[in-house]
Amino acid sequence: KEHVYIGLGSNLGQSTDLLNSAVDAIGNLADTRVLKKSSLYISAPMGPQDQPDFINSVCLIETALSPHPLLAQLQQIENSYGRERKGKRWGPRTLDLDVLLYGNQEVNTDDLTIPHYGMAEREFVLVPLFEIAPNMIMPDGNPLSQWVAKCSLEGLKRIRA
Ligand SMILES: CC1(C)Nc2nc(N)[nH]c(=O)c2N=C1O
Repeated sequence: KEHVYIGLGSNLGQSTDLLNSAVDAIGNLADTRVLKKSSLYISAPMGPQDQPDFINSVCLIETALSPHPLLAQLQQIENSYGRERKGKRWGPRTLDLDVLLYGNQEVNTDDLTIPHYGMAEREFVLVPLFEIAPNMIMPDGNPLSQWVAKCSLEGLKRIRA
């Protein structure tokens, strides 16, 4: 079994309820259990601003699923929540599930990159991750605390759970 950190995001629908039930769905995957989950955080969209604010969180799971089977299961959970297509082109998402870290493993395939490529620039990932793994040493050898210290942080608000 491996310790895997999953990033969750949503900016469409009842995002807080969505994220909470998505963590439950992840915990119901075969040979998988949720060990920790962060608070929910709200932040303005990074990238295209013409969409609603995002709700984000991070959870730590222990799983026997290897990376690609886990990815397939997470995509099934995304589809089960995100099926209502608003007919718009690539717009806001009901649910994004990203594999951030999978033990100390690296994966570089066209459909899966671990550690998640954008982690270092995403305070909406780093802050919830720091909440549940304050002593983490990042893949580049730096302590996570150093990364979080660099984040602006004014853009991120913790939601009273
Ligand atoms: C569009 C893009 C890059 N921006 C985001 N911005 C925020 N704040 N949170 C996200 O989860 C998120 N996800 C994305 O995919």
